[in-house]
Amino acid sequence: MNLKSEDIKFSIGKKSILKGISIDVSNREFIGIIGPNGSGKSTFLKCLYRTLKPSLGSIIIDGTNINKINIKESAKKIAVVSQHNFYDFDFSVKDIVLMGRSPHKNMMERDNENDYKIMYDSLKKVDMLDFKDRNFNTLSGGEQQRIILARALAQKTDCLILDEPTNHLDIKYQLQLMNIVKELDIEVIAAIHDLNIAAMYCDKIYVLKDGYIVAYGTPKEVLTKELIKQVYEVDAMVYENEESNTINILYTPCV
Ligand SMILES: Nc1ncnc2c1ncn2[C@@H]1O[C@H](COP(=O)(O)OP(=O)(O)OP(=O)(O)O)[C@@H](O)[C@H]1O
Repeated sequence: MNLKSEDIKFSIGKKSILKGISIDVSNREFIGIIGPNGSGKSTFLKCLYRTLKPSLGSIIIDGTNINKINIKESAKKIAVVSQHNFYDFDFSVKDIVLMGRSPHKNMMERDNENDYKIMYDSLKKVDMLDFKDRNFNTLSGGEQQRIILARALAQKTDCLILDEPTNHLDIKYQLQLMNIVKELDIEVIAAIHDLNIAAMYCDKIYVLKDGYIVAYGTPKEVLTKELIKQVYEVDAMVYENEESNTINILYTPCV
């Protein structure tokens, strides 16, 4: 699948938040969106998954402007794992994961055997099957995050958008989540704070600052100590890790 944004601008009142964001994602690439707090990562992702409407610019899925696709059709193509998940009602874990099947169903159509199988498989994948009958709101932040990933897996889409997906997760589950997503072998666009995690999993990275893309390339091309200083105002050392064919970033304490 191909997902493109062309010159996306987004303003609230007089405040300009996104100042012309263009990305082009295809070939089952894992794309990282990095940048400091407030740089516009979540706002941009919300435009991609249609929670926000850009003030200007276009979003195009497989050659079609998303304005010409209804929400249900785009939900068959793009699933989302966002940072904040709160339900006013007492949904069980099973209910939440089955919600991932709704774009594939007609109104009033009941979940069938296949939907239940997909729900169980998705829960198994995130190591949460034992929690299937629990009330979602009683889970810890990390457990909830894994259920939201299971819901996205159950949606069976060609593209996954993740907004800081490893928030709340301990290191084992951060790596587990990233591995699960990587193995899906679909287009992934993920806002990521941890630069080492971004380096390990992303094929390409877009760097946002103040609503602009200031760099784009492979982790090795982008995550240089100069860029980290310029964008995050932090001193860092960047080491090539030949064993894992990635880079490791060590931060230098501020003095
Ligand atoms: N509804 C809103 N009203 C006013 N300002 C907003 C609104 N939504 C976002 N902003 C501002 O837009 C900017 C970008 O926010 P956004 O959440 O996209 O940043 P981010 O890069 O995801 O940040 P973080 O890393 O902290 O999650 C911030 O300065 C934020 O305060």
